[in-house]
Amino acid sequence: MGRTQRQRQRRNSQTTTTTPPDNALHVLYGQLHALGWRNETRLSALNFAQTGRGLCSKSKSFQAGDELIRLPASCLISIATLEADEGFKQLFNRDLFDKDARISFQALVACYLLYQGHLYESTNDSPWSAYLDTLPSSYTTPYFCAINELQCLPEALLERTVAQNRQIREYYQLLKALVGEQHCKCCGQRYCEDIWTLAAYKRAYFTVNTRSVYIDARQLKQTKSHFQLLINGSSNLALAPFLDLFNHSDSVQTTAVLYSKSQEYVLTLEASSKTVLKPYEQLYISYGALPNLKLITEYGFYLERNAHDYFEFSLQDIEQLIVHNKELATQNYHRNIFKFIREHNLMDQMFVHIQDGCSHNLRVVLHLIFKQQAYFPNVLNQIAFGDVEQFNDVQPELSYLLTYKMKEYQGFVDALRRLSQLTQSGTVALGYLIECLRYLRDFEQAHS
Ligand SMILES: C[S@@+](CC[C@H](N)C(=O)[O-])C[C@H]1O[C@@H](n2cnc3c(N)ncnc32)[C@H](O)[C@@H]1O
Repeated sequence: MGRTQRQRQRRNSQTTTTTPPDNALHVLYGQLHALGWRNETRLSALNFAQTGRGLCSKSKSFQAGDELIRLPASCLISIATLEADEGFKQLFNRDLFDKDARISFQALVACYLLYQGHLYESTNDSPWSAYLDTLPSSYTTPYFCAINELQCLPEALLERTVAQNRQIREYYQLLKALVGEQHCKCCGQRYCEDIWTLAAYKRAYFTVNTRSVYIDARQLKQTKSHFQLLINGSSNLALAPFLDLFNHSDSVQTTAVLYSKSQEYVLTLEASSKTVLKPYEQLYISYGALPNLKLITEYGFYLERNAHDYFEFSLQDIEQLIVHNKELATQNYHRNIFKFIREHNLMDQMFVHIQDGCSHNLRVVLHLIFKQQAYFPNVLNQIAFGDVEQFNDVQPELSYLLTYKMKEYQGFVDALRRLSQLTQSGTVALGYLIECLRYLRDFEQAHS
């Protein structure tokens, strides 16, 4: 395919769909085969009604204990890949590395994707061209919501989105300072100014966020350490072409191991709610025991009736409840109580869980605020860390809190529905809020 045709195809895919064309996968297949992948489990990509693109085997059945995929480490984009890429390394002058201005490995891999993407565009000569063609052109995390949609989202989503934005911009500035002034040898443009735009960097960052897998990087055969002083934290992640087409399910358990001897990355199905997965059934992996808030903010989707879900409250939620509830608003609340709660981090882990009920910290906090008069720290200490039976008296306040939260979330749902159109991120966020409402209603029914 020529460059113009490729660009046209990419433009079309951006306006109509986030799923790249099928032939990109065939080319990827060929490239991975050349790198030694044998596809022993006969995996194929298909579009599934529930999840969009995912993986199945057209000929093989699976059960617990079976291997799902075995990919040579040479197929991964890992720290070893970056360390072996002389062109990429040349962009980073080690003399400019500053121990107080490091970046995460995820941020560097995002930069590598941009580097390879530009090579592909300008010279048609990237070893990762087929992989780049299989990547979605957009992501559905709330981060990519339009401004009028963001205004309809709860604080819990917004605060994570704002933190992501701060982090991404910080890394982009650091990369710009390190690399930005340099010119591309092929086209003469400057990297961070003309080639790596902030918008492209944001997309690349979420490519890594939504698709990378955990690897134990110590198992990789790798000798050079050009980037060691630039990276903070570990390099224990990689992009895994084709393997990254597995969708997530809360009803399977999987393990991933990088074997140092064979240099193969192997995913195994450890447990599944179905005894046998037949040919053409979608094969899922587990991204972890993740609640919906994490799934939507990091991966851009949520699961209905997610087995790992819970609903978290903040201290501000309780403060807002007091302001809005006529009965509670008439009482006095000593500021020492809120200070005590904050100092002892009792506001962490305040959640409700359908099966397990109200979390211990939420009970303690409701009890301290609403159920007794003490406000001297030593007395609060005795109560908070005393007999747990005493915290069972907070049912009315918990009901108020649930009702307040449901009303608030219903308001967000209505506001999103009133918008004339929604982006894909907005649509996913709306579905997520509706799922939160269902969860809270079910909780109330089960525990009232
Ligand atoms: C590693 S990729 C999986 C393959 C992806 N569906 C694709 O076509 O490229 C992770 C992304 O897939 C989607 N995804 C994963 N599991 C999902 C699920 N159970 N339901 C809906 N979307 C899911 C989310 O968009 C997520 O960010």
